[in-house]
Amino acid sequence: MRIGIYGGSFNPIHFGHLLLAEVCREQAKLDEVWFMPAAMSPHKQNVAMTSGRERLEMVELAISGHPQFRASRLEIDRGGVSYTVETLQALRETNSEHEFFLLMGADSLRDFGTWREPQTICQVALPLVVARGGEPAPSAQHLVEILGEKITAAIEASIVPMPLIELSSRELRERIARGESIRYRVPRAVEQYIREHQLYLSPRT
Ligand SMILES: Nc1ncnc2c1ncn2[C@@H]1O[C@H](COP(=O)(O)OP(=O)(O)OP(=O)(O)O)[C@@H](O)[C@H]1O
Ligand SMILES: O=C(O)c1ccc[n+]([C@@H]2O[C@H](COP(=O)([O-])O)[C@@H](O)[C@H]2O)c1
Repeated sequence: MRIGIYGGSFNPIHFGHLLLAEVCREQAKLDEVWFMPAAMSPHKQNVAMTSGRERLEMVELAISGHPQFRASRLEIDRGGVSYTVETLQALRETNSEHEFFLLMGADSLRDFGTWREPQTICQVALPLVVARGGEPAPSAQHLVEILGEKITAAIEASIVPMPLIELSSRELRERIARGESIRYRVPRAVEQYIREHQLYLSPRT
């Protein structure tokens, strides 16, 4: 099967994340997308984070009913800093029959060269990068020295177009802390979960 791995903090998951996964699934003809909430994203180590269990539960609620979307608890269970290379190597060992792709937004591609072992990552899973509507198609040329021409060209050839969805988890956390509505920005079940669990009421969570 062709499997898309979609890692993120998902703090909380929103419709931008869900649409990104859906456009990648459709365009790259993925059989499944596995959402992979990070225990701790390497670049967000100093950010106060809602518990992994709660972020995972929100992902599960958000994707419920989509037959090709799954949530993985691999990084949450591993704990510590969630290096993507470790996750992909673990997946490769236990799922040698699958072809993996790594879903990401253009902002993640920009700093991909600072990730741990980007070359090894690309050997296991080709990055599938989403280009947000209204922005020029992202270039991977800044990675050519690290990844080589072949992989760089393959990344650029598989860029996935997506309508611009002006949403970020940070903006949602700020809206909740200010007592503003997040309706129609996250799935209804996620909105209810956030309310019931009293998440993000303080601006620093
Ligand atoms: N609205 C969006 N449209 C397209 N891609 C997005 C959107 N929001 C997030 N992404 C992509 O999803 C991936 C995971 O994002 P992450 O969980 O960090 O969400 P975020 O909303 O950017 O969070 P935060 O605001 O807390 O930094 C990243 O590759 C990011 O580029
Ligand atoms: O492995 C790395 O070095 C690395 C560096 C930065 C980000 N990532 C992964 O990229 C995904 C999105 O990260 P973030 O910081 O936007 O939440 C998440 O799954 C992180 O684990 C991974």
